[in-house]
Amino acid sequence: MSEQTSPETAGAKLIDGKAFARNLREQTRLEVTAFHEKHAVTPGLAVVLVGNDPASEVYVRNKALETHHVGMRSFMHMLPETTSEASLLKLIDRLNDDPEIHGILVQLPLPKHIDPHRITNAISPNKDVDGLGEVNAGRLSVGLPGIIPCTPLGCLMLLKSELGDLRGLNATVIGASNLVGKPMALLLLNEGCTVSVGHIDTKEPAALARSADILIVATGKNGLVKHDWVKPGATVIDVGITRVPTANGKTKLVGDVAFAEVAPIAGRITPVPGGVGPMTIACLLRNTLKAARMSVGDKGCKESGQKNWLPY
Ligand SMILES: Nc1nc2c(c(=O)[nH]1)N[C@@H](CN(C=O)c1ccc(C(=O)N[C@@H](CCC(=O)O)C(=O)O)cc1)CN2
Repeated sequence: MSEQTSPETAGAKLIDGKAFARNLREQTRLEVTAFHEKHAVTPGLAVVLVGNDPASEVYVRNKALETHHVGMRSFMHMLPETTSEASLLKLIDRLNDDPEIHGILVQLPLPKHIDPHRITNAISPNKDVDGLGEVNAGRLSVGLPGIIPCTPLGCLMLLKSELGDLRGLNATVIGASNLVGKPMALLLLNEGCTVSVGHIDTKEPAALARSADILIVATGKNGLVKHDWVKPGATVIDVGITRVPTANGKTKLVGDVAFAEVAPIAGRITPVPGGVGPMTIACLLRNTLKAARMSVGDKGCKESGQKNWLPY
């Protein structure tokens, strides 16, 4: 990745997640072709959306498009908001038993009447390409190989490509969700970082953040992290995406980090948009290929020319 700064970032290097994700998708496309030639199997991804949340509709549409672009099959299930938990579980059972489907993802958030834990945990661990079920989450927590949640995996890929070996670095994760914060903290711990996690009840989150060489922010509170939260030279990964109105009556996307005041202090920083976001779907495609490989007992990697910048 080329060194990139801009007037707004002053000294900080901008981490270009969009470019990284493009390369990752191309690498995945090549590996899907090689996998198909070897096994005559096309990886298939089923995506389930319940309800009409506009942002979720965009994400699942993009998931289907990108699945096709890398040569995989996409199976979309768009269900009404009123879908019961029982009928969603029935659909997941069917998808678990379908040999053409290697990965299953239920888009989050789900409507309030459906328990997300029960749903993600009903997905067969070998098809759980979100890595949110108890088996994959448990494997991550004890340092065993498994399927890793897409956004934390994308953050880790960016960090390793920027910083190389992470061992011994102080990392602070702000936000402790099952989707991002908790798996991110475990991944960093498994990489040898000294990890702190800040959450809603943390007394002095700014001080915790300021101790970090690597600061990951995933709270959904736009502009939370100010200049005095960041150690000079730190690598800042902004996972937040919030759509806010602008003066001209339009909207724009912003992150959890107050970019204009943090970028001059940070050593490296991800922008929003174009940072972590694009990595999420690129990693979903990697996880789907991994699940397809597991289904035929193919360890992949070497013969498919897997690049050394892919840690998983
Ligand atoms: N089951 C899951 N649900 C959700 C996940 C997930 O990993 N699994 N993550 C998020 C939403 N998400 C994918 O589902 C997602 C978020 C953001 C992006 C992205 O590319 N963002 C762009 C901006 C896109 C835009 O213009 O709106 C960026 O940041 O540059 C992709 C996917 C919650 N739900």
